[in-house]
Amino acid sequence: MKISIGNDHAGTGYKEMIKDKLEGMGHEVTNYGTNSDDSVDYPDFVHPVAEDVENNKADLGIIICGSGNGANMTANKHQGVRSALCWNVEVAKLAREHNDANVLSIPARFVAEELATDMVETFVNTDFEGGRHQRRVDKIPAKKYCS
Ligand SMILES: O=C(CO)[C@H](O)[C@H](O)[C@H](O)COP(=O)(O)O
Repeated sequence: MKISIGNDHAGTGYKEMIKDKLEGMGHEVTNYGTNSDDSVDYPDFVHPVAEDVENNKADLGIIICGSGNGANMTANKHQGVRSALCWNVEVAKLAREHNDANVLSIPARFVAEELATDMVETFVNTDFEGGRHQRRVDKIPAKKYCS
């Protein structure tokens, strides 16, 4: 899979670990995140990830910031992006199975490293279930809410 990854200063260490893990699993990773612990603004490092997903240049995206919320909000501004803020493996699994999430947002300051990599592994290895969930996902774009 092609996976784009982005992070701010709160997620630099986690990004390195996750990138190594994904590459070890045979995925092609594009890194848009900062590689430093110096303070930066998360939207600058998340928009490129969401653009890749939006334009089908990446199959999935992984974004990492302190709480996961700022990154998640940024990614979800993009058409066709369904970014899920996840805090355990079950939520990450459901985000794929039920919501067809294509971006995983990780709150680096609130989940341990091992849990973060476990969530990533689950996220990339879980398929969307479709069926009743497809009908609901199709209603997510605001313009279709009343159909
Ligand atoms: O969590 C975040 C946004 O939801 C950001 O990633 C930042 O990590 C956080 O806001 C940064 O806080 P800091 O005090 O500037 O390190």
